[in-house]
Order: sequence, then structure tokens, then C-alpha cells
Amino acid sequence: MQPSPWWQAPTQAPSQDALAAATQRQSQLTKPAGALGELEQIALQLASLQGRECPTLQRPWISIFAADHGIAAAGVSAYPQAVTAQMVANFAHGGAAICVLARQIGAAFEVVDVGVLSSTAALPEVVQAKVAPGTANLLEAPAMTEDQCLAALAVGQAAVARALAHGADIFIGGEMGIGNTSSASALATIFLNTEVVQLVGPGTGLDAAGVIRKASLLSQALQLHAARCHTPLGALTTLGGFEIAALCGAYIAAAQAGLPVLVDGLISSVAALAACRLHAGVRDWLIFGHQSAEPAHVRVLAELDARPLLQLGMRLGEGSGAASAYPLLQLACALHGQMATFASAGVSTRDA
Ligand SMILES: Cc1cc2ncn([C@H]3O[C@H](COP(=O)(O)O)[C@@H](O)[C@H]3O)c2cc1C
Ligand SMILES: O=C(O)c1cccnc1
Repeated sequence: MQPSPWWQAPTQAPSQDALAAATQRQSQLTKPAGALGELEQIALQLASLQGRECPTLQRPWISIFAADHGIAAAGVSAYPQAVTAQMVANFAHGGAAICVLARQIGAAFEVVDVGVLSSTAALPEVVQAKVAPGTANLLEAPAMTEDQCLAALAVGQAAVARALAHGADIFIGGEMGIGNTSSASALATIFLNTEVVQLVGPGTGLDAAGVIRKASLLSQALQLHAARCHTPLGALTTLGGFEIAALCGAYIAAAQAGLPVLVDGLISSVAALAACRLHAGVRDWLIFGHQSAEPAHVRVLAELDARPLLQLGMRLGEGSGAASAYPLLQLACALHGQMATFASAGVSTRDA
């Protein structure tokens, strides 16, 4: 008998005792019950994930997974495929939006080549983990083989191991891959059991005609591959990108290690949905940073029963929405841990 794969191993269980203690504490803080809204919920979730009444966050970690997509050859992006590798260099040199955000929030930052078409080996800052130089064009063939998909999942697992070795207390995954809104929309179509035209959007900035063409191409690809997409792993293998599979593997590994995850936009959320379909225990460990302007995101978030913290009209990826939401998590922890109680401050309670 084959041993079970690592990604099926148990995830950690959030602490119900810590949740109860944090809920009790929150009821005593000097504010009307519920008045801090989602910040209260975030503090409670983090308490249950960290197993203590008063959670803190000090060491955020960001891994950006970069990979190319064969379907980019069909002109489904507003930008050329070469931008993937060019942006990897930009990440390595600290010039991308996520690099600025990482510095602002004091996050450790790495970029991982999990499948960029050209070599990134000349950039010493880039973690070399290339599964293959880009996926196949899913208009013609499955994006990857199952072995490649498993290898990409393991690239995410290895990133979480580096985060843990660093002492990270929250994991942010990001992605870079021209064409990956196509891959993500196709995957979401399968996971949401809907029509691709309901989900497809402009990505980097297609015009209306471009979006219609993208939907039509993806609809063809989904017809071609329908028989392969009946299992979560089959769908991920057939329609995914290497960076999406790596994010998926990272989310599973984080949940197994008890490391909270802050999820980014559409592409990251599709990877999170794939992770939850592969392993339902992942969901407890996910916090959702923002709702992207890419139209499919709101649907994917609803499927995950997620309430994102921010809605800023961002549609970048790279982990940027998650990194932007991180300061709110810190504020939630500070409020929860530092506010006075009704008793300590001598403030009358509601029923007094
Ligand atoms: C300069 C530049 C920087 C980016 N950073 C993230 N993306 C984002 O855009 C891509 C997905 O959109 P589509 O499917 O339309 O290609 C991904 O690489 C994503 O991370 C970028 C895109 C560009 C052009
Ligand atoms: O929401 C995202 O992750 C996103 C949207 C558009 C382009 N790239 C990423």
C-alpha cells in the first residue's frame, strides 16, 4: 500500500480553550459589545490559532511564487509573457509593490522561481525551485503532469519550512505569472461548478472584447479537459499554474504546522480553495486580507465563507492586498491585549 502523501497529514486544531478565554476577555474590554467589528473577530481567530488569550504578531513572512503559463501565448493577458521574468528581477532588486509593502510592515521576503520560462539563476536573491519552464498551454494539453503538480505543492511546503525556521508567526503568499488570472478563473469555474463567463475578468487590463475572447478560450479549454477535473488534484494539475500549486502546498503545510496564513487576492484565494478541497482542515488557518477588483474574487471568497478585511479596488496580486491588511491584524491584537477592562478602568457595564 502507498503511504499517504504529506498533504493529507492532519492539520493543527485551533485551541477552543484559548478562544473561550479570549472571548471572555473581549466581553470585559471598555467598549460596547461588538463595537470593534471585524477587528474583534480577527483577535479571536488569532487567539485560537496561537493558543493564547492575547495573540501577538511580530514576524510576518512573505513568499512570492513566480511561474509562466503556456496559455499566455494565446494573448489572454494585456501584458507580454516576458513580464514574469522581468518582475522576478524587480522583486529581487526590491522595486516591486510587494517589496515596498514588505519593508513597510517589516516582513521577511523571498521570491521563488517555481516555473519561470527563462532562467533566473543569475539572480542570487531568487530561490531556485523550478519544476519546469512554464506550464503547457491548456488550450492544447493539461497544464502539467501530476508529478509536476506534486513537485510544485512541495515547493510551497518548503517555503513554509523556511518561514518556520525564521520564526515567522504569519505566512503571506504571493504570486507572479502572466496569464494566471486565466488559470485561476478556470480552476474557480470547476470548484464553484459554474460557467467560466461568470468569473472571467480583465486581469492586468484587457478591454471588453479581450475579456469576451478570454472567456471563450477558457470555455474551450474547460470542455477539452472536463474529464480530468473531477478531483481537486486533477483540476489543479490540468488547469493550474506552478505558482498556484505552490501556494496551495504552502497553505496546507502552514495549517499542518499551525502557522496562520493571510490570503491575498483572486489567484491566492483560488489556491486557498484548492487547498481546502484537498484538505478541509486548512480553512481554520486562513485569514483573508482583501477583496480584489477581479470579478471572480467575490465569488471565490463566498465559497470559502470568507470576510476579507479590505476592499480597496486593488487588483495586483504579489501578496500586496494581504500585506496591506497586515497592520490591521496587528491593531486587532494590540486592542485585544492592551485595552482596559470595565473593572480595571472603573467603567460601568451595560447592565450595571
Ligand atoms: C508589471 C506587472 C506586475 C505585476 N504584479 C502582479 N501582476 C499580476 O498580473 C498577472 C495576472 O494577470 P493576467 O492574467 O492578466 O496576466 C500576474 O502575474 C499577477 O500577479 C502583475 C502584472 C504586471 C503586468
Ligand atoms: O486578485 C488578484 O490576485 C489579481 C488580480 C489581477 C491581476 N493579478 C492578480
